Amino acid sequence: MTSTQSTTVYRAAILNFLSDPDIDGEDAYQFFQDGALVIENGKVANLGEASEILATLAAGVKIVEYKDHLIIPGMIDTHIHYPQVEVIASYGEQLLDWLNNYTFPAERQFEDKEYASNIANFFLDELLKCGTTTALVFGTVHKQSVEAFFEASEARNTRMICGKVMMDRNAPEFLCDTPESSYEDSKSLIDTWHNNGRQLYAVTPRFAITSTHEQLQKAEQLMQEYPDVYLQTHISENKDEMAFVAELFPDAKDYLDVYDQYNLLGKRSVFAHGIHLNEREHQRFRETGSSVSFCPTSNLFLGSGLLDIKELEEQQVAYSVATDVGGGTSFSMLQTLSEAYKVTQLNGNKLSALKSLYLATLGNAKTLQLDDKIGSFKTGNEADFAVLDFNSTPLMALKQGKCKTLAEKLFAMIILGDDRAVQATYVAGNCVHDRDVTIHSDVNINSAGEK
Ligand SMILES: O=c1[nH]c(=O)c2nc[nH]c2[nH]1
Ligand SMILES: [Zn+2]
Repeated sequence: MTSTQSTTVYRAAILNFLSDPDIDGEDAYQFFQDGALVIENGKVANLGEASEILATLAAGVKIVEYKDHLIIPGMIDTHIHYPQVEVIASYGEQLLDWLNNYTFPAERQFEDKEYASNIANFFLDELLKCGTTTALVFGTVHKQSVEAFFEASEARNTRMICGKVMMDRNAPEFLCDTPESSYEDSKSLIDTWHNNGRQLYAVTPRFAITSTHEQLQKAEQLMQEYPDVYLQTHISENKDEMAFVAELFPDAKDYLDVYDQYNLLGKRSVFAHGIHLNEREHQRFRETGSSVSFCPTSNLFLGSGLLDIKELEEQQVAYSVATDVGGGTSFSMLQTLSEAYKVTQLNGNKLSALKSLYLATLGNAKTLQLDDKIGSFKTGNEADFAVLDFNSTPLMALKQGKCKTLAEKLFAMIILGDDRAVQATYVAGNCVHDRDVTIHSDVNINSAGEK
């Protein structure tokens, strides 16, 4: 797809975050009831009141109007497994049995590049349908799974971060690599794909259980050789998992210390789950700027536990929000935020709608060190955005009609919203999903009435 070489103005209600609303209150966001977002050559050129912006436009500039819709920056998912699409909704197990009985057999299929390409395309379309434009993604142990993923992402021009799983023990032989092959494959993928267009690489040891000392040393070597790549892994999700890690690494102070011993902590290091961390681990997260990825639908589905995000805030541990498909049960960040609200309620706290949408956009971009490119409508940022529909279902329309404040409307959007609430999704200024696209012979008419 080519980038838009012209100016287009999108007119709708628009919400944009500047900082964390729990810290800066009303100064943390901009809301325009009748707003205009100006996109030039795939980048944000301006944002403001429609009446002011439209008055300054040259004649003939294209205006796309979405009545009764809300434009937000494209949502960001900081932990998801693309090969686990078909693992969603697998019954009856907690983490270790779920991996052995469902996940590993499903991941085996990705040795076949064609299979991997088909699932990568399905996966990316599913994310875009949900208004998610960037994700930090696990591949499988197979190098070709990541090649297939980046090729599919490159074709859509999406900003994606992905990595080949490193896994050389405690998994079926058909899914194991070696320290050397995992190093060579990861290195070759980094050389080809990291910073190639919008694609970025993450070194991906699956978790402490499935990597030997020698393989974790190779992960360390990669992080030293390529200091601007990401690191993604799992930590402290499940009590049986934690006991196994303690057995395998008797010299480590705790679970995080396993990764710390190989210098895998840092600002671009994202640790999924972190439900059962101790104070020393919080301190190391804080000192190194590493972040926890909160995956509420997965944590509930796999019976893993209730992450206390207020405790993370008190401990000044950075965190983001993610779906964790296929332990997670939905691709939708709206659904994920709805479950995050419920987990927070069970911990005796509250998660406001403004804070939730901040997390799904600018907050998650900050934990990925990408807020200079995505996550908000700052001038010059890449023009990834989602158009949400306040009337997406009869129930949504009825409830929205009863809401009086912006906070109430956004909260109802989160609790009742899913992929049906996403009218359209744009990537670098191009429409890549339109819920109501109707095909009349060779003419496509999108929801804004454009041909
Ligand atoms: O939720 C999870 N999904 C996984 O695939 C996985 N692997 C290790 N630990 C994991 N946790
Ligand atoms: Zn995971």
